[in-house]
Amino acid sequence: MRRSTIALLGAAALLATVPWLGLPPFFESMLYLILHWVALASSWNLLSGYSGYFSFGHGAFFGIGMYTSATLTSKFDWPFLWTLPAAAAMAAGVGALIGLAAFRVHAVRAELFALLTLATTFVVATVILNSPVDGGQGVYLNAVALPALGPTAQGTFYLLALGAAALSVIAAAAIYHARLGIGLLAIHDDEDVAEVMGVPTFRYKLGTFALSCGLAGVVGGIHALFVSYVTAGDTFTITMPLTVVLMAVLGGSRHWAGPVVGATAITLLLFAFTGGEAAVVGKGLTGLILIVVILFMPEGIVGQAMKWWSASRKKALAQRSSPASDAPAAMATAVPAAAPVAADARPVILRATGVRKHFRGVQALRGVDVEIRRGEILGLLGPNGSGKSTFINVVSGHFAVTSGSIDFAGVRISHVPAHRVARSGIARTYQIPRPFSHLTVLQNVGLPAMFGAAGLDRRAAEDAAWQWLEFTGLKDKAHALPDDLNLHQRKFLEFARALASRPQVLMLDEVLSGLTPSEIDDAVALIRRIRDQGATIVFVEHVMRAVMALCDRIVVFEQGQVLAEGAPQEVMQRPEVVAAYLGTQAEDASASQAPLPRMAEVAHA
Ligand SMILES: Nc1ncnc2c1ncn2[C@@H]1O[C@H](COP(=O)(O)OP(=O)(O)OP(=O)(O)O)[C@@H](O)[C@H]1O
Repeated sequence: MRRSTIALLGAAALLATVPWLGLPPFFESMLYLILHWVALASSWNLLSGYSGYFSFGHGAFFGIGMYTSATLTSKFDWPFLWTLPAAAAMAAGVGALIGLAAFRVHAVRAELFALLTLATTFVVATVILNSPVDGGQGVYLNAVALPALGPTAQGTFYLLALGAAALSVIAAAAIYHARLGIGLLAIHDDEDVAEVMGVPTFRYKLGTFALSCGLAGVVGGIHALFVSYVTAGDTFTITMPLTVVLMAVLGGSRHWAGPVVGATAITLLLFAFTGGEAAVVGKGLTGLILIVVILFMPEGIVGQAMKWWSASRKKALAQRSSPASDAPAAMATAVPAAAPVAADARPVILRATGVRKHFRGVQALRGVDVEIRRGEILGLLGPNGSGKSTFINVVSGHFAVTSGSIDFAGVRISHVPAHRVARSGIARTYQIPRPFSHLTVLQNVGLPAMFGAAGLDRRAAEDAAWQWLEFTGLKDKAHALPDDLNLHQRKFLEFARALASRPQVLMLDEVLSGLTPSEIDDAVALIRRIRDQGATIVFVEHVMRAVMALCDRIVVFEQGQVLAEGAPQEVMQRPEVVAAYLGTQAEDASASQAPLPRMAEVAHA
């Protein structure tokens, strides 16, 4: 069990003694409300804070829990404690149904998800209000027996809220420290890249949303008995989800402790200003604090505190030596060395047959047949817009093929989700680097080590990440954020991430574009080191001297079709290839007045 979980369990056990301390009932009520909001804000944060899918429907799931407990106790005479698992199951079930629909649709992200969940609140409220569950009368719980958990009724409510808060916070902390947590944080930054690196985004979002809704249902069930009279008007308000969002944002939604801090601070503040004009002052003050925090501490209180703490430790950590200093040796275990055999004699590891990809009117790939052989560097060449990146996108699962098939190591992957393609041993880089902007360089590299073909646990993934950072020369940037890197370093970060997943096939999409000549030399040397370890590399590139220096074979694309393939020197001399290249370059050159490169120079570079 993790230290944070043990510490939280210890804290919960200590707090459980409070009802026997003989505090005035006022304090127990106040503590009940703090724990109530801690539980709600922490449960909301599981999906919405970590993955950025802001839900404004938390009130709906809280309300479902309220009505489930209220109905089962008052109309079916269930013992109250038995109704809480039912409340959780109902809320989680409805949440899962909404998630099943919403998370399948690529477009339902960000504000659309927020609106969808808000609409859910109104739908649930309308259904409940107009059904026998409420029937417009509300549900009374005056006659429901309160379980004797504490010495007093207030003590019992306090203990129930403490249990719900402990459940939510421990779940939040456990997820935060698990691979699920890093997967959700990656979804927050770039969901498509997370999926291509092996994060099962749909499953993660769905499971976390159901858990988040289920916990809200438990809190609702407890609160039903606390208020003892449940009405749709008081339950399904926009104020409740808004309050929860503000609490999590104030505390910091990217850390499990953020909602705890935010919920405690806001509840205490509102408690300090109760009644009449004081309440108005309290609300005004809360709003003002929120504005200040959002403007000056966008990461929230906990996020900002962690920033200061990590800045002070950065220097010391940068000195940390990597677990294994011999990175190329690590590479040898990562990718089995290939015997020096002729390119044509190597076995085929990936075969694309008749692959078509259409984007509405645009036919980006028009029946492409490509074979990639184990251990080779295959160059993908072609004029701009000829379909090279689209080919990488369909092989990596980023886009589904329109028709045709792709087989990798004997398994058909053309309709497999991208995270499973990554897991099976295919990694890629992006033409324009797409790092996870809120994760450190080390975390960026550790993520594919966890979710890619390597499938390491979090600690082993971090050790592996250090090795790949050393291999790519980024070790001293391990604790920096990607925004602090220059283009050269960001391109090398793309390399490190792709390598960390321990792929059998590594696809490099224009990794040299935008680099200076000496940076290109560095990158070519790095690709040589990767090749020397026997990796299979697909290399999309316009920098001819690098293509000619590195590639065993090349495939030339034109207008979404394969124009030519074979040995680089020979293919680049073919008239149709010269025509395709010189055609586009001539157009480009006449537009820019730039001199044309001579084909002979290109071929002999
Ligand atoms: N997501 C998309 N939606 C619509 N059209 C697209 C999309 N992606 C690519 N295309 C189109 O598909 C065609 C092939 O594009 P692709 O990016 O694969 O070419 P490329 O050979 O990689 O070009 P470049 O060398 O400039 O990167 C182009 O006409 C492009 O506009």
